Amino acid sequence: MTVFAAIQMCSTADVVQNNRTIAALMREAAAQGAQVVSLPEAANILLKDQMDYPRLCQDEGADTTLALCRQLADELGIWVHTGSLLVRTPNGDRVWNRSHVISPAGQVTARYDKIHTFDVALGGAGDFIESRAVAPGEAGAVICTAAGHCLGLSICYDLRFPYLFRALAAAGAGVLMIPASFSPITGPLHWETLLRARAIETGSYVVAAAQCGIRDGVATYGQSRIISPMGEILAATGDAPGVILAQIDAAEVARTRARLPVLSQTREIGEVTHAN
Ligand SMILES: O=C(O)CNC(=O)[C@H](CS)NC(=O)CCC(=O)C(=O)O
Repeated sequence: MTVFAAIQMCSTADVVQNNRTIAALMREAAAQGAQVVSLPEAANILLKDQMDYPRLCQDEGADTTLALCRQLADELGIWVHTGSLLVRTPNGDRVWNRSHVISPAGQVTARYDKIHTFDVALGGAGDFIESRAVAPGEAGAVICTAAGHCLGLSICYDLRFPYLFRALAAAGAGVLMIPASFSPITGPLHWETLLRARAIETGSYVVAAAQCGIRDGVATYGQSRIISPMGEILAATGDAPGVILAQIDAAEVARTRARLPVLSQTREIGEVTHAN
């Protein structure tokens, strides 16, 4: 059994303030017994105008939030999943929306760059073309081992693409990490339903740390969740910053997949017949 924590926060344009919040909530999570702690998407910086990210973000090597997370992992003896940090690409014209997994020795043991950028036309504040500022990841899907569990990495809008989670689970992931900065337009109808669907259809735990609140007029949905392989809500936040924790048991993943062996019953669909 391993205690996982999800931290909900309201990141702003002020990196120093975000780092203070991360340190306080990470210490609180560790004090409550957390062994693996996840931050939300855009933990280091969240801006009103995404075109400012390339200018205001750092290269990964100079990112102070990553340095802080490495230091806290080492000091507290915990695994840290950074949710995501926005870090400048080498040519500096865009950023990567990047997750890091950090060992209790403070070493980065895995990286994942968001594959599916939030390029949508929901109308009004819901018109968004994330790829103008964020370069989609090229390396593909990533799993890694942390605290004896196999984590499958994803970020926010990736949630809508079930083939990613099926691939992660088929490759061995039993805990799906889904940090987010979800839209309040889609959140009420889609967020928890999609999180539970990803858990249920792959027989995996889901750890979903979220951004909440309003900064500079930008609203995020909150409602962090930790969900069991059967789809039960094990822990939930509301709309305010804070920490939630849940026990995660690798044997429960195996038991659920033995009861509902959907991962091993996949069929190749191939061509679809138009029957009339
Ligand atoms: O760039 C930032 O400021 C931080 N990142 C985000 O807010 C990202 C990209 S805009 N948000 C999402 O992917 C929301 C997905 C979503 O809400 C949905 O799928 O409905």
